[in-house]
Amino acid sequence: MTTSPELELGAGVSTSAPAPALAARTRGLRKVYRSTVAVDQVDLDVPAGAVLGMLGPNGSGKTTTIRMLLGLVRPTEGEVELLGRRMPDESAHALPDVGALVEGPGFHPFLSGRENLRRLAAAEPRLSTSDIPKAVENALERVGLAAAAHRRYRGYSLGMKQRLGLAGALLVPRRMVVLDEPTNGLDPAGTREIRRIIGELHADGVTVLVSSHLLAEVEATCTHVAVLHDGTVVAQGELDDLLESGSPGLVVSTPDGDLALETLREHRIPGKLVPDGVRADLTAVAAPQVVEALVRGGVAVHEVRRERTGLEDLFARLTQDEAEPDGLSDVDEVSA
Ligand SMILES: Nc1ncnc2c1ncn2[C@@H]1O[C@H](COP(=O)(O)OP(=O)(O)OP(=O)(O)O)[C@@H](O)[C@H]1O
Repeated sequence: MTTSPELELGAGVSTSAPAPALAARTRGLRKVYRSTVAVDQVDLDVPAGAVLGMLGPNGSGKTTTIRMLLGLVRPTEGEVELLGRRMPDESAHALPDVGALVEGPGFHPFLSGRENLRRLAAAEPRLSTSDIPKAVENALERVGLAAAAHRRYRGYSLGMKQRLGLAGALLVPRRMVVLDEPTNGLDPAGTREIRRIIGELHADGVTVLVSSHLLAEVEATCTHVAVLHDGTVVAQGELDDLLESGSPGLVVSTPDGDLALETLREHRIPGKLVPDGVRADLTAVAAPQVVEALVRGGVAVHEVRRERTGLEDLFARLTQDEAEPDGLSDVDEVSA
């Protein structure tokens, strides 16, 4: 059991490098499993304080990238930095600041959720022995598992196992939390709780990296997105920027739809009628010019808004020819 009186629960302080602008970054990252290129030339930036959603079809390389970020898998080529530390060589410095939920952390089937968490807590360098019970109860409470904490792990549902894994990641305050498919197996209420927890972490300034298949979840919780396809990053950046860049359109609400369309045509602005007015194409013209043309043309402009693509449309466009679901048959991963 590790005791470190000078580093108590709640300190939340790194003993290592000062906070970098990027909480994590990869350059030229590549992982080859025998004949399978799982990840290829990935340059990923995870800004400090962001909630970055990692999206991609099955087998696109999300888990492999996350495992390389955490030093669980050694890259074939390329560089990984986590909280300013080079991975996997400096794992011991970076990892105490990082809470991670990745593929079941090997909980003991015959121990209760609480006992499992206590064992995990005992291995936390940040927790002194006397702090363990309180940290465990707080984490159980936070993930909504307190009532089932006395039950054996082997009787847990998939969702409960996910919650326990998440509790393990949240045992001590972290600078970064990495969640691989955290809503896997959760019911809608559990999914909402994950959203709440991510929101709380974000409000506390914690960087969150979350991989998910649930686009609506990502759209609701993330500030940034990275889209993977066939092992490469096909888009990354702020969510709002990505959604806006996907659709240069301006929707103008007006009762004078026909006049508006005629006015757009006079100004050679491509447009079409939509239910409550017109949609102007902004590929070759800026929004203020459209509004000015319409107002000068005598159109009663009630409301103007930039059209946003849904994340679902953007994702479909970026990942059109979906990768085959993977079989994970030929395992040859290397531990750090
Ligand atoms: N240990 C391994 N041994 C062999 N191949 C692997 C291993 N891990 C991953 N792969 C392969 O690497 C590719 C990327 O897999 P990865 O699990 O990173 O994708 P993913 O985006 O997380 O997929 P999913 O959404 O299905 O979890 C797949 O083709 C997969 O079969």
